[in-house]
Amino acid sequence: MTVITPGIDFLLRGAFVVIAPSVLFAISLNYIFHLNNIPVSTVVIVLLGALASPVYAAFKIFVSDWKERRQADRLGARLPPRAKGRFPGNLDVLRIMMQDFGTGYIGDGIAQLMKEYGPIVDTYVLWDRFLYTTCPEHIKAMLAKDFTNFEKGPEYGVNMHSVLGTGIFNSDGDRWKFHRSMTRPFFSRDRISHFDLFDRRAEIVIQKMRERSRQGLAIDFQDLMGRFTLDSATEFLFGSCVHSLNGRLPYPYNEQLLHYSNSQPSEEVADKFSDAFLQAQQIIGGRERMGWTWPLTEIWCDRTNEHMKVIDAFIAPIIKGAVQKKGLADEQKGLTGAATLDVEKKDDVSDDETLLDHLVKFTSDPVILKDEVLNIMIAGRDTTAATLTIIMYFLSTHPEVFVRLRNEVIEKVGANKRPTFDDIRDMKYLRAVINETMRLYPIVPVNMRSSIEPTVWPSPDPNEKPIYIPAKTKVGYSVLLMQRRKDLWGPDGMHHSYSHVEILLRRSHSSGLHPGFYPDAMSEEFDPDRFLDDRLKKYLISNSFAFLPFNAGPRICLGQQFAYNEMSFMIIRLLQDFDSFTLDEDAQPPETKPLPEWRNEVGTRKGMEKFFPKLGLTLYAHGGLWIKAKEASE
Ligand code: HEM
Repeated sequence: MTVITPGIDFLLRGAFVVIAPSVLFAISLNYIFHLNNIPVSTVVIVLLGALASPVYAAFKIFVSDWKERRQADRLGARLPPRAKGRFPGNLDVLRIMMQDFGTGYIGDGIAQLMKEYGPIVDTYVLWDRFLYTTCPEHIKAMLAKDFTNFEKGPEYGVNMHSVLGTGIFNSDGDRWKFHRSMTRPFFSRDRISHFDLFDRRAEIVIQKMRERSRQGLAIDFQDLMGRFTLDSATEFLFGSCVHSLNGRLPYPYNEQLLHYSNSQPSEEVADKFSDAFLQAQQIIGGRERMGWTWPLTEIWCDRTNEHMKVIDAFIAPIIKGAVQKKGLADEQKGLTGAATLDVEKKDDVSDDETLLDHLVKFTSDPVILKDEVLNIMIAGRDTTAATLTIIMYFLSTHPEVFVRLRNEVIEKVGANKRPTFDDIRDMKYLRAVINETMRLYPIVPVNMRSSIEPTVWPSPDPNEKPIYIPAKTKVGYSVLLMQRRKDLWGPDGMHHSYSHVEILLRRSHSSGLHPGFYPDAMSEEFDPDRFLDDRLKKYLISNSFAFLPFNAGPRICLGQQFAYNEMSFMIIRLLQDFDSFTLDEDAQPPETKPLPEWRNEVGTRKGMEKFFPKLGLTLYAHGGLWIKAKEASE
């Protein structure tokens, strides 16, 4: 059992790196002075030794910078523009970026840097190269064209390891290939049977919403969707549902006393599991943002430990059961060892098989099985729940979109019928609403890769030299900012059912500012028609890497079709049963509301938002999304 915490490990390694050059230098000096009979006091030797480490580090940085500039020159390229902060090590730049994740609006820090330096910038925090880009051509290079030259990287692996282990999400190279090829067959077919699974859970969701609606109270839709996707995922992955939908749902903060106190931690297994799952993801998400300094916040313990114990306690017996079941089945067939793998058609997946049933055909190693199942749960659960939540946010704040979508549901599926895969494929407006939500709020808003060998990327400004990317460079890419770029998505309002002037008036009305304050048209308006009218061809089809909510290339999301099906199914069911949704801002805990000063930024998403988008490992609505639903009269 390991007793060294991430913090202690970091300090020990750091101490070695910092102290070793100083000690070596001091010993050498002492020896040289002694050899030449030069009398020097120990204090001077110690001081000179202490200076050795920073001087050596500065020299190393200088030499590597110089080499890289020369290499860039030789290739007719340039290094990416570097942010010039006011504090040493660009600590003020770091502060701006961290503010985003605490009290700020998502992406603001990077956007601010990009306004000054352009769509690719080196933040150079603590003298460490860390680029950010929002250029489709750079992202395309990392994810597709030059895929083998970019990896998630060892640093990402260490940050995530205590939760993700070495599962598909957290592996590179051959290990990733092994995970991907083992898991892919499970997702590659039309698994119509999932619709049964969605239907059973959707029924409970609707019943819960009806109950709340009859009490005249708001419901936290994000919490509800978290339960819906947790129950669906646990049944789909392990064949063992946690039944979180049967647990106690939270009441609006201003109604709690009448019902029960939300502050009491629930003892239900599902709630404990769900909470541990959330906390563990929040912690590793935070590590990722803090960069290499995160171990300093975990000096006394690995903060994920207690949460992983809860998760393991739930998953371990399920995995053990699946391995035993497979062993028994093999025994009955008289198969042992490698023979089992030869005889089985591993790529064949029967309709009633869970992911775990499928994986035990490849391995009985409980660690690999746990990592894989947990990775897929993390990849698939909160992503879908949060996207559904933000779709609901847009439906409850855009009645014209709601009405149009509901008409499509009633026309294509009917008021009661269970939707089929063919129905969903036919519903163009539904797909446009989902896509437009994911354009404005991709659930993985920022991601990263690390270069292996040096490479050259095109310059965003064709009049400038291309950009040299040295080996081992970390590159963050913000899909959220890219998907809002006006040059890639066109201005708002031009094709909208409102005239441009009406939009300006609506904005000025909500902000209290004169329309003239609105500086320019932006691609920040929620407008599903972007995915239907001539803008689709003009902007998206001609530049498909401008829309990447599911990533692209060989590591594209494995669950993309599953997610579209699950989200479409849920939305259709909801729109069949309810004929209006409204955002209940009074039910929102006050400390989780968008900050009043955001409203000064008229015409931007930040200025118009009525929920607080925040980033854990993925994006979510801070404090939940409280809505009131009205039952349909039919
Ligand atoms: C709206 C819902 C979803 C969104 C927006 C989404 C988005 C993404 C993104 C951006 C990635 C790339 C991450 C990276 O490479 O760093 C990814 C990977 C992945 N997703 Fe999804 N996802 C969603 C739902 C799902 C679902 C439902 C499942 C499975 C049930 C799933 C399974 C996976 C897996 C296994 C990977 C890793 C692929 C690999 O590395 O080869 N996702 N997803």
